Amino acid sequence: MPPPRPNLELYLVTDSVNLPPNSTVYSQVEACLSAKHPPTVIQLREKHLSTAKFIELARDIYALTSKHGVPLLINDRVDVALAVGCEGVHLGWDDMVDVPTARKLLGPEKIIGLSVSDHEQLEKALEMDPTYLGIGPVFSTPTKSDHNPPLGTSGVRSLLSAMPSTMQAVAIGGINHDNVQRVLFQSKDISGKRLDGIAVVSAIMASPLPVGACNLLHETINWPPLFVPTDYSIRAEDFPIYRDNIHKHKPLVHHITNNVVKSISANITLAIGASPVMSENPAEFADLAALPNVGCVLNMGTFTGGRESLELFLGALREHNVRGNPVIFDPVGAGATNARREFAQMIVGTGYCTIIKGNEGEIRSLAGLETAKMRGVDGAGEGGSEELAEIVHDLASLENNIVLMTGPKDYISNGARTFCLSNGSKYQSRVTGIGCALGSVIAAFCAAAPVDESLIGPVISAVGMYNIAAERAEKLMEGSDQPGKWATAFVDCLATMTMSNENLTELIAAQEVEELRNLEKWGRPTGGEGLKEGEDLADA
Ligand SMILES: Cc1ncc(COP(=O)(O)OP(=O)(O)O)c(N)n1
Ligand SMILES: Cc1ncsc1CCOP(=O)(O)O
Repeated sequence: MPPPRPNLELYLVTDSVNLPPNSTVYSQVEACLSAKHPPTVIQLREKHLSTAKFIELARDIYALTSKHGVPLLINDRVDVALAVGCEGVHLGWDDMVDVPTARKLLGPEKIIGLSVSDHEQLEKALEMDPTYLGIGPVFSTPTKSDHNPPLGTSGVRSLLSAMPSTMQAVAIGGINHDNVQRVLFQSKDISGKRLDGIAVVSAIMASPLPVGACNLLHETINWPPLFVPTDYSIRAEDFPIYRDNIHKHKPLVHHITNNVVKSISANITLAIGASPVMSENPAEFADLAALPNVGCVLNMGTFTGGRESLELFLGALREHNVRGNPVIFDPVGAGATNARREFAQMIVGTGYCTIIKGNEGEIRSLAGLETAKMRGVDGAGEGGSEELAEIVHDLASLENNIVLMTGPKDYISNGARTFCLSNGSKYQSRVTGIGCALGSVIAAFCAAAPVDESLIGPVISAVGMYNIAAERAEKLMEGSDQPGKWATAFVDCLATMTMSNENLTELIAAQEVEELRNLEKWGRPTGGEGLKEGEDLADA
């Protein structure tokens, strides 16, 4: 009989090195097992005990785990697992025994896990048919000093994509309560293959409150659905439907945004028929995130820096990630100063930003590319269109999200498909807050969209409608140069357009950047005929 498929959701690997004061491996495991949501698997990992002491500890721990029905695996040591009679082992590549030998020694019913850190190991691992794979390290971690280079979430995704759908896998390395959602979201691949769980050492073993750590991790992991677009089809005819969903669902947009743009962002959110809430009170983040049809805007334009301000952003990001709400991150000025770049990277590197929106300098900075000298927080505006499309594509592909680069043309990619939008008005860069408030409109469109669809359609519709409203307001200026008047007209045009039955499909000037080095146009450049109804954009 093959081994049972273990529940790998919350996989605890023990560690006797970084325990909190007055605790032992035994007391930490005992506490975890008393949690409302205990670990679903426990691996006993001891690097420095004699065989006799290892067996003694393993027997004690096995007495606990078997009482709670949680499988116990032994790290590296098949002999210890045999002596104790527990559920199995976890093996690495330098261990005394390989998977086929362990299988012979342990028999067909025991669980045998195997570590993989790259594609070469994965290929060999699959030939050996282990019960599950431990993929890692995802991030660099002090817990394992001899670890392989970190894979990042895109590396985990790449390995998951190369696995048969039946092979179970957990990720390990540097995972904690703050980043677990990012790991789960970003590692899911286009076919829907996702991790079966996460394995942690220090997030539980080093915690003075192991019960709370287990419960919190369980709650964070267990919020379905962990939405990552798996369907990249975009139908032009759906553009007006995304707009109409705003009236239907009246989304709420939770803003943590900069002081300069709060008022205009709230007014524009209201103009399109959504509700703004500007809350920087962490005590209400969980309640806000739990409401239906909620999106979140995180805009770091006037961030104050320091742990407290980072915690504010990360706290909101975590609560919205837990609920699977769309989060749009605007890394304002990320290319301008080191403090801003580091802050932006901490946010993107910790939680899952469903959409990253920025000007050229900001997106370049997040992509780790050179930025031209920037004064203030405006974009550098240095790149050619092919290069910009490629930057946006590559960042979206790395982050497994949607990236929007705003500018004279807007580039939008989900890592699979990249679009260039050409609507807009020169006034958009002349009135403060208009760029930032686009984030509110995108958040509203995404929050109102069906949860199981790719968000690239709603994002294109939001950007397209916003820019068409800007063009219309400019026309109303009749050649006079009046940015203040334009701003008022723009809000009015947005309100009218959201409430009308107009077919946005005809108006949005989108083209797909199919081949990054050969900007092949399709759809319609500005002033052309528009996308045909009923057509997937790719067919146009
Ligand atoms: C679940 C899980 N995945 C990976 C590992 C790492 O195992 P290994 O490569 O053998 O390294 P050590 O744990 O022996 O340092 C693991 N232990 N558990
Ligand atoms: C055992 C192991 N294998 C790869 S990383 C790692 C340690 C993970 O520890 P932590 O969860 O504390 O980062």
